[in-house]
Amino acid sequence: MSPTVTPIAARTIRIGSRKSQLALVQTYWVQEQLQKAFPERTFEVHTMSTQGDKILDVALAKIGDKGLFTKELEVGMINGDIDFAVHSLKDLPTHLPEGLVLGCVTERENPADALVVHEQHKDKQLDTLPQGAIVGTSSLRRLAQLRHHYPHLSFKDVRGNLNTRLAKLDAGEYDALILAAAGLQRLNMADRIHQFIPAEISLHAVGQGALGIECRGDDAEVLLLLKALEHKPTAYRCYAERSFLRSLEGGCQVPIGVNTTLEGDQLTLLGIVISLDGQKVAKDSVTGLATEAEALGLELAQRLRQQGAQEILDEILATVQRS
Ligand SMILES: NCc1[nH]cc(CCC(=O)O)c1CC(=O)O
Repeated sequence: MSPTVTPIAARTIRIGSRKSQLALVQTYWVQEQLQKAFPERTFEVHTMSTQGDKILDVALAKIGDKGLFTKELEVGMINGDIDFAVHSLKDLPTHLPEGLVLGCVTERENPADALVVHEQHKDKQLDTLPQGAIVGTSSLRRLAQLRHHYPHLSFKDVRGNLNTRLAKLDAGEYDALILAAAGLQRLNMADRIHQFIPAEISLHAVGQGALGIECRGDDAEVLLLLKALEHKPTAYRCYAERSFLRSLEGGCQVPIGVNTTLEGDQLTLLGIVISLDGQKVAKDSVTGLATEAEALGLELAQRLRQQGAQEILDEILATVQRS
């Protein structure tokens, strides 16, 4: 018989989240999974507005991306107001503030972008949208890659949450939108997905479709709890993607796209850097051990630099700052 020990009350774990509908769905999912894995613990959700939620009238490419959707949550973790934050991994910068780490990457949904069309185009695909059709996207990555393949389409910036964007489409402001399939799926709007955009046409954003959970690097207890939600195959893929992006010093607002596949222990990372007019392209792939994910990302970045990726990125930086 072991002696009876009065347990020390376990600390309540405070989860930080943005207030957007997508952020909340994702955060409550994390809370539920953790609650199932650790029924004796208490997990509370604390919401905060981030800069990215407040500035809705300026193109994302112009505000930049240095933690636009993450900074307030990070300050909360550093101050000890919250214990960890749930992010769409693609919104989490590749350089984290001192003291914070990417503690967990969850299983990825389909990382592809999706075409959503106005009712009048319901019999069309990307290939058959008419000359001059207005395609809404706030991402330079989507813009550049689609312009490369479909120079006859027009591209127009669109901001706001998913519902706002879809309302603008339905009101006729756009003929089609390009959105992350994962966001639509998580919000139970998968029925709006008209076509998954194939990787041959447009590579997705780094980390797209996965959740990234950020926490304090010295919080061993939280790091251990989060391990219950880690999906290793997704994590390897996303580490490679993030290492590639970090090396090119691009944020989520640069025309850098990726695609990863994992077969056994072999990880293949495909990446593109493309000019805004869709004319200059640096594209290549690398394959190697998944456990060497970060090295693969660096190697691919090095290859693309040899194909002129840095010049493409420097030119874009100059254009975006000037306009
Ligand atoms: N940029 C905003 C954002 N951040 C995450 C998602 C969707 C979900 C995901 O990619 O994990 C979206 C919407 C979109 O790009 O359409």
